[in-house]
Amino acid sequence: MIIAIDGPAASGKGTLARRLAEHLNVPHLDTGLTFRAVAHALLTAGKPLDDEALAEKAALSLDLGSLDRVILSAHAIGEAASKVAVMPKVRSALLEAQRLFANQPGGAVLDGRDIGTVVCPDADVKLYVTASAEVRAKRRTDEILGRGEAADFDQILADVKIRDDRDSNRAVAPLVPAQDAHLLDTSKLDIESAFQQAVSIVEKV
Ligand SMILES: Nc1ncnc2c1ncn2[C@@H]1O[C@H](COP(=O)(O)OP(=O)(O)O)[C@@H](O)[C@H]1O
Ligand SMILES: Nc1ccn([C@@H]2O[C@H](COP(=O)(O)OP(=O)(O)O)[C@@H](O)[C@H]2O)c(=O)n1
Repeated sequence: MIIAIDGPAASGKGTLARRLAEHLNVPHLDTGLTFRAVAHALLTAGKPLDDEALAEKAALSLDLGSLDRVILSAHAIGEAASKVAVMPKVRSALLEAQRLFANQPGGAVLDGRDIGTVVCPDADVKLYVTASAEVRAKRRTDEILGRGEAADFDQILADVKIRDDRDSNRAVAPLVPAQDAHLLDTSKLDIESAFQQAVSIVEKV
């Protein structure tokens, strides 16, 4: 079974994807990490983020098995990732690896922005996870503070809105719910309630 989970920044899609994958005993790929890894490779090499040929090279040499969530989850890398994610050559370089992961025997759970629309248009279940920008910014702020790092709610809210806008308005694979996606607004749901709702959707398939 392939489960596709999409949604904007800090909506809770990764948390839900991890829990569902564990519940179903199938592998999980956080595709956001693949874009983050491309941006991180460029930043650490001191390269610009707007050179599509360089970014494509970084995407082609990515190893899905060595994505370091701790390093890649830095707030600034999310911003940088959304800049390389507008580039068609970066997206097509990553698409092949993402599809291979999705189509492994036994199925998989993938989360991102374009899983239900582009990566796995034939997924068995599609979820579009969302929450208000304020709720998402609060969650991201708390997450960063919880790591012992500094975080300013107003700045994070502004960043989240800029990223939503960039992700939703790009020409290739924009953030948009698939027509057959189940919408899950987690603004008023805690992690457990969101998980239970997702499980009940999956169990109906
Ligand atoms: N339903 C929820 N209620 C409260 N906090 C949540 C909920 N879902 C996720 N979180 C928390 O919000 C933060 C962002 O969640 P995450 O799953 O990383 O979002 P995304 O993958 O969409 O960016 C994490 O700290 C996570 O623990
Ligand atoms: N399938 C995907 C996943 C992420 N991305 C891009 O990568 C960025 C980082 O994604 P992420 O899922 O790690 O970000 P968060 O939602 O965790 O903050 C997004 O803002 C998108 O620009 C994408 O374009 N397509």
